[in-house]
Amino acid sequence: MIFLIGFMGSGKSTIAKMVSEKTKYPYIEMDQAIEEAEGMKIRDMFASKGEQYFRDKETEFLRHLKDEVVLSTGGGVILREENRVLLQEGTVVYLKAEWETIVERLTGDTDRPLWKGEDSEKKKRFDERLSLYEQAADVVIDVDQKTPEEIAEEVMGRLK
Ligand SMILES: Nc1ncnc2c1ncn2[C@@H]1O[C@H](COP(=O)(O)OP(=O)(O)O)[C@@H](O)[C@H]1O
Ligand SMILES: O=C(O)C1=C[C@@H](OP(=O)(O)O)[C@@H](O)[C@H](O)C1
Ligand SMILES: [Mg+2]
Repeated sequence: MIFLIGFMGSGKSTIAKMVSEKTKYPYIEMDQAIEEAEGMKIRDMFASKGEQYFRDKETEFLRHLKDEVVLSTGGGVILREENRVLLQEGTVVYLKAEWETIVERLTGDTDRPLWKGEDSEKKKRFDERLSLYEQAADVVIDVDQKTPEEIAEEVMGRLK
């Protein structure tokens, strides 16, 4: 299993699809799998059931994952220790982006419930998570100023 981790906007979903094509392992989007299982958009789940409910669904999803897949995780998957342990079942690839890259990519995004509020609040969330991504990662890939194709190729090279 190949797990892509990183902050919102780091490119997990984009790169996971490309790595799936290159490896022939099926691509799974964890957010989408949870949305389908719950019959509800992540944004609505956060609003009506709360963040912890969504976090429980993330953990349940990881507990039941068995197949060889390329999984695009949600940016907050590293928050729980149990999740970080479960991720060790596969190769964890951290797509590491500078704050400026994230802002550039997510300006105007209204889909992500935790991408909201003051810049300082978002930056604080980013800073607080950095060490958790590093801790969980088997492979770290810098994604700033690279095309998706370059990043996907770099991931492939590092999987060997
Ligand atoms: N290497 C890249 N260069 C430029 N834009 C990118 C790159 N990777 C992703 N993007 C864009 O950034 C946004 C966030 O990417 P996405 O794959 O959804 O990230 P994540 O799943 O980590 O939140 C999307 O609009 C995507 O097209
Ligand atoms: O960082 C987070 O806590 C989250 C990131 C989202 O996924 P992306 O990283 O694909 O945006 C999604 O799982 C949810 O909105 C929470
Ligand atoms: Mg995504």
